[in-house]
Amino acid sequence: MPNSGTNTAGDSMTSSVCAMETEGGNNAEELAESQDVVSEMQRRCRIGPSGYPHLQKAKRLRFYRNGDQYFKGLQYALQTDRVKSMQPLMEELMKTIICDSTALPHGIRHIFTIDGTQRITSVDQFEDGGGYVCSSTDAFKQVDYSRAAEPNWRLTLANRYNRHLETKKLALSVVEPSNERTDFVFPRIIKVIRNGVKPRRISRHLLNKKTAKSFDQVLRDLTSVVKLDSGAIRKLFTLSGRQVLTLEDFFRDDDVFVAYGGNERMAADDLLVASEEHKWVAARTSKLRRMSRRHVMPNRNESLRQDRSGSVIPDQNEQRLPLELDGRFQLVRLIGDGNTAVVYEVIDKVNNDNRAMKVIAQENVIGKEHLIEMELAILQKIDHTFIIQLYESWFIENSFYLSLELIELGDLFEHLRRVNRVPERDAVRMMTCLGQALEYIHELGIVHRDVKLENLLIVKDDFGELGVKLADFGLATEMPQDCGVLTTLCGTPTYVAPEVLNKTGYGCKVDIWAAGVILYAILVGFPPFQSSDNTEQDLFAAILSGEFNFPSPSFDDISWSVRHLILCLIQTDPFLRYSAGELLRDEYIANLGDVDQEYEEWAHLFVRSKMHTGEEETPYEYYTSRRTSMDELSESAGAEFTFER
Ligand SMILES: Nc1ncnc2c1ncn2[C@@H]1O[C@H](COP(=O)(O)OP(=O)(O)OP(=O)(O)O)[C@@H](O)[C@H]1O
Repeated sequence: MPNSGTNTAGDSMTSSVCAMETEGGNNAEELAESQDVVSEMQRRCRIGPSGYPHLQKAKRLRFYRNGDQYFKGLQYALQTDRVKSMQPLMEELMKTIICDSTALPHGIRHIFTIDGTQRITSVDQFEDGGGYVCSSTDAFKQVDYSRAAEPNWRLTLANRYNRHLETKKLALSVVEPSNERTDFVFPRIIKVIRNGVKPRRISRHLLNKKTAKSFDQVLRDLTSVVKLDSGAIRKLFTLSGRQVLTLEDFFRDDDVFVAYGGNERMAADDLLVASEEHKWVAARTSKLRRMSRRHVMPNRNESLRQDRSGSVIPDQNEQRLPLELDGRFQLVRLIGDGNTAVVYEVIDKVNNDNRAMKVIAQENVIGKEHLIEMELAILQKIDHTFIIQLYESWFIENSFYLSLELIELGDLFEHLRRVNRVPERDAVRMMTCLGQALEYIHELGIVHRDVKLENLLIVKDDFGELGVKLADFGLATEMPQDCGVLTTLCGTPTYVAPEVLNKTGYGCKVDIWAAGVILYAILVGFPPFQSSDNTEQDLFAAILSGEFNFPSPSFDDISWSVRHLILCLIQTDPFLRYSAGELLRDEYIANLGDVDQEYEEWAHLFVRSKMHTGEEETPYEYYTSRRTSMDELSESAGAEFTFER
């Protein structure tokens, strides 16, 4: 990177445009130009030089696997104030997709500079923007790692952002390294059969503008996914026997391909799918954006927790509290019914106050009692205006009873069902409440992990303005003390962040992703990521691709400032994603949605530069910093995506 070394708060401030735009130019003029843009962005995003000191030391690095010419590198932000020595860094890297048992059979023991001239022995030796090679042995393998890296689809400013917005235009163009046509490319999942003894291994791979830039590049990618015994893929055939010779051949009617290396003999039988393979091949291919999406809010969401199956709901006819509580509380009505709990409105006769009583039957949490203990421990620790307050708790007759602050206006899911769309002004206030609640718990090292419409309860202030309070800490947990990351797959599908699905480790930023999904959903009445065929696989593929848009006409009357905010929240790279503090300092939120025309125009240009706005269009430039493919998903989801003999 041209500006390495002086990693200011601003360039780590992580509005993605800054990160990408500073990435390219080598000559002085271009550098000065990009720095102009960065400072303008900093000004607009209200991030001063002293802002976010914890991010100041982040060095953006790319790690490769020793000798693996097909691995495009793992982008990694090294925070030198957090990771102070090589050992924890290597341990952290081993939890990521870089750790491949073929290329790194004994894990990561050495790290080299990309040219192999130096072995890195201290984190201080890493240079911002540099590439490094992870190895199991001390023998560096000379491979053209930077060629394996994704072609540099950097965004260049054709018309630089003028400080006074003289031209009022931010034109961005895509530099494409290949001359191949790509106008036929649309997001689709292809299935590739590794030829061999049946049943054969079948991998799914996501193709879109970002992952399908040229025929050779797709072949290289597939080689690293399919892993033929004979090495690189040399030939691919459709099941109807047509050979794939151009990039466009991947986008015709067939979506199943048989892969061959150089030397195997081909047989007609190869193109016949065995019965054991059939269900993997037949799984419907999602033409993600081409299919018409149901612009509706899905049903109330079930959390991804294993303890949810077979939930027992106490007999509602009986509706009685145990004797120990019966004298003190009087049941009024059933107000909520989640996956593990039922919630009643009760009258607390001692305090002469109406409260909520959350009842969790132990049968619903067998083997997961630690989650309840954690929920109680966390609720006892926290005290915040925008978080539901816990008053007391009991464990009686195999059930947990939690006496909570009562919220009478119901949850945001029901509210949205009634109103269809929340006006921007209300949405801003709701995001402010949520942002404050998240900033508070994140500072305490707590991650909620289940932020969703159903867990935001509606409140009204003295002026009748709507806000929300965060509820249900049933999946909340504390971040590990040792600065580690969380890996448990949990959350709720519609809101789950890509890093949770990727199993590369995650932290507090998963709550911010969910906040972005919520903001999008309340403004238009449907979430940004939906499955076109109502399957979790399809939904997760959409989330991992990170591709969403602002379809017309739903978004026609939604401001560009709020769309800009959504882009900063639903950002696949957690390091680039806003923190709760940044959310609150966003110009739009800080001004309660009352921003000036100049900012709105700037936001318009920003959003337009990041994504196309039409329903059929794909925001192909947007996610240049992170490659996610179905292979990574298949690695995380195991047999759901890959059929192994
Ligand atoms: N303090 C409260 N005041 C009013 N209603 C509440 C309160 N707490 C929960 N509810 C209602 O009860 C519903 C279920 O509560 P909660 O989300 O805590 O249960 P759960 O079984 O843990 O949920 P989930 O299905 O998300 O795991 C909420 O969606 C909300 O509508």
